[in-house]
Amino acid sequence: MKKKVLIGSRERSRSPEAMEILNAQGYELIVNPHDRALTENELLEMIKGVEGMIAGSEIVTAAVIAAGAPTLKVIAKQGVGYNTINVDAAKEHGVAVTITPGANSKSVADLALGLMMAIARQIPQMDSSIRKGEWYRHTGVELRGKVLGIIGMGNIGGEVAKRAYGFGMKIIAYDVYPRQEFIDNYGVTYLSLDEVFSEADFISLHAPAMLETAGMVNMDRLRKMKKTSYIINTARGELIVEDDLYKALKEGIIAGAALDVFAQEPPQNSPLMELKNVVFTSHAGAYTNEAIVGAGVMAAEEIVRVLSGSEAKYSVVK
Ligand SMILES: NC(=O)C1=CN([C@@H]2O[C@H](COP(=O)(O)OP(=O)(O)OC[C@H]3O[C@@H](n4cnc5c(N)ncnc54)[C@H](O)[C@@H]3O)[C@@H](O)[C@H]2O)C=CC1
Ligand SMILES: O=C(O)CCC(=O)C(=O)O
Repeated sequence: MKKKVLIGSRERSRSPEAMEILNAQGYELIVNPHDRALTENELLEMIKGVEGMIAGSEIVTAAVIAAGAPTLKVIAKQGVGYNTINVDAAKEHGVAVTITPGANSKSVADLALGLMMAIARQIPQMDSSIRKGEWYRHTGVELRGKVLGIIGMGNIGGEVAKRAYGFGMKIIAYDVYPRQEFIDNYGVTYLSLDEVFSEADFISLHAPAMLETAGMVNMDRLRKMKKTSYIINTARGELIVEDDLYKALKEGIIAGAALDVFAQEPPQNSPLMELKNVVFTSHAGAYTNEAIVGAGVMAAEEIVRVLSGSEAKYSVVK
């Protein structure tokens, strides 16, 4: 009997290269027919009898993993933030969970810099004002000479540092594991979390969503920031207390924000939408042709490894 593999990732994040790798193994592919994340009910049906799964942004709950057991052997996240997968349940049922480190870091870093420039120069605001027939020149600020604070200096944080260094920014960072290569290559100075908040002109978040980071950007930290400073979040919505950010933006405690990720996606009735000093993108950091192919291929290779009896290369189940 053919082994079944569920492709959870939505249509526009599937690469033909990844599908070819799986087809070449003769697997039967059960494919998400939608251009959206699968719901829990859909997953509960589709996971039955499946041995491997490529996961996109859908939430893989304990119930879904239990419904896939005991056939399910591996869930390969096409990405790195595995807070969308219940890893404890996977461990309990002997299911490997893998990620694709580095495959989308350049794309996310490009977007973080893009958002930084968008808020520094008010690019979206000028675009919408021209469309209304106006001709108003916003005066912005240069990135050169400004202090960039990076929270979470891993693969994406490192790529952001590389780009910001090229722009002549001074880079400070907070990470639980400082890395000498970033000090040597981009002159990064590691500081405490509170020092980064008080010294930065721009803060860019790149830490994973976990107990220790949930709500790390709250009113106490926002009050430590300069009134002229900006915050950019391309990590996870859970890192920011959104009500506190709204208050800080509305009351001029900070100058602006750019958000690719939200506590609830898509955001529903968020008061942030009323504000002019915020720029939004739709969790699109990893949505480039290059990252889709890179992460898709890595995820497909993990499925093949595990289903052919080898060890996964990038397992997150300890
Ligand atoms: N917007 C998007 O589309 C995307 C968002 N992401 C998010 O970005 C995050 C980072 O991705 P990568 O850089 O590839 O991961 P990574 O694992 O290479 O880097 C994460 C860094 O955060 C550090 N860290 C861990 N706990 C911390 C804490 N309590 N405080 C500060 N730093 C801490 C780690 O030591 C590590 O250096 C992912 O976990 C994911 O949530 C990732 C890809 C796409
Ligand atoms: O999970 C997603 O929706 C896209 C990719 C991502 O955010 C990640 O790699 O962590």
